[in-house]
Amino acid sequence: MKRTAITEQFEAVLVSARRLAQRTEAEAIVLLADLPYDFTAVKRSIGKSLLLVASDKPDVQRCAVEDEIAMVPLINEPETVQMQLSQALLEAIADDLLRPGVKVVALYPGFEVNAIDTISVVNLTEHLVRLTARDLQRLETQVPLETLRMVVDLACEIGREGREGKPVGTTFVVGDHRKVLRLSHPTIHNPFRGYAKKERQFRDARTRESIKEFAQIDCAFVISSDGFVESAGRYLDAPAHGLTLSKGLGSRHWAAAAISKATKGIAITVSESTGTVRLFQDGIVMLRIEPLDRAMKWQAFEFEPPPTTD
Ligand SMILES: Nc1ncnc2c1ncn2[C@@H]1O[C@H](COP(=O)(O)OP(=O)(O)OP(=O)(O)O)[C@@H](O)[C@H]1O
Repeated sequence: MKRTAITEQFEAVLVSARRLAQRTEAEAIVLLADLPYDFTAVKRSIGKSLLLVASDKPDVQRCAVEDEIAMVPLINEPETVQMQLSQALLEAIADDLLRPGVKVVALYPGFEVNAIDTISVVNLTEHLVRLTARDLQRLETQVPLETLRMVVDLACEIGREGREGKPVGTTFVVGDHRKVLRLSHPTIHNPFRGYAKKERQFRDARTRESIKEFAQIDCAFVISSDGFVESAGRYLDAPAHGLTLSKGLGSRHWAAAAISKATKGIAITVSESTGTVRLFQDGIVMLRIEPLDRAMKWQAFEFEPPPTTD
């Protein structure tokens, strides 16, 4: 398969990444690749560090496998670079390629499509806490991982971006939806009522856009385990006794913990005050994702060229 040449700039980035990985004792260099590079050459440039290639492009994935480089396949969706990076780190941990708590150096096209122009040192302790492959596998037995990932991704987006500049908090309860509906009551008319199933699919970008809009009205979304939005604006009524949660978590998080204890559903909260996403199962926090930088919207960067002199 034809490979994309490694430009001088990319080579310089790789050499810097190698040094940075050594200095910071990073466990791996994660390359978010949109193009089928010669990954053996990339590997040579970064020296002893472990190389992970993450991509949603089938040809890039094939080349990485061909070059015998550890590869993290991403879901092919129009995501921000930061979302893709988060997804790559999550998947890498889930696949036991990375351990939570380590540092990695990430290389990605931060500003220009198709150019590896950005390096970050990502501390997985800050980024993903208490997530282990075993946790994810255990979760998978209850709700399909695919549905969970979609919901967690959207929750992270809401936590990071809010809506129209304002922070937004919300809750999703995924799976066991009939029982969740029985243990909750509506606070508004269900905006998804009357829509055919295929118009309530979580994987549909329009549905996710509506969810972001309705997230502002607060309370909880109820999602079936096969990925359909059943209801929005539900107040969760499950009793919270017998639960213990970290100090500082308020009623939203207690309600999420309680519903996850009383049903087989997984509750995912977005904190309005911090943007942190938490995933509850059986009354306890199984996963916490911090917003890497709440104020930063990676694709909002616009370069304004200097005025020309002529
Ligand atoms: N039982 C419940 N079911 C659904 N949503 C709830 C429930 N209780 C509280 N909430 C939501 O949580 C919001 C209040 O959150 P509060 O600040 O008390 O909690 P918190 O856990 O500290 O959350 P945050 O970190 O977002 O501030 C309410 O506006 C409400 O929408």
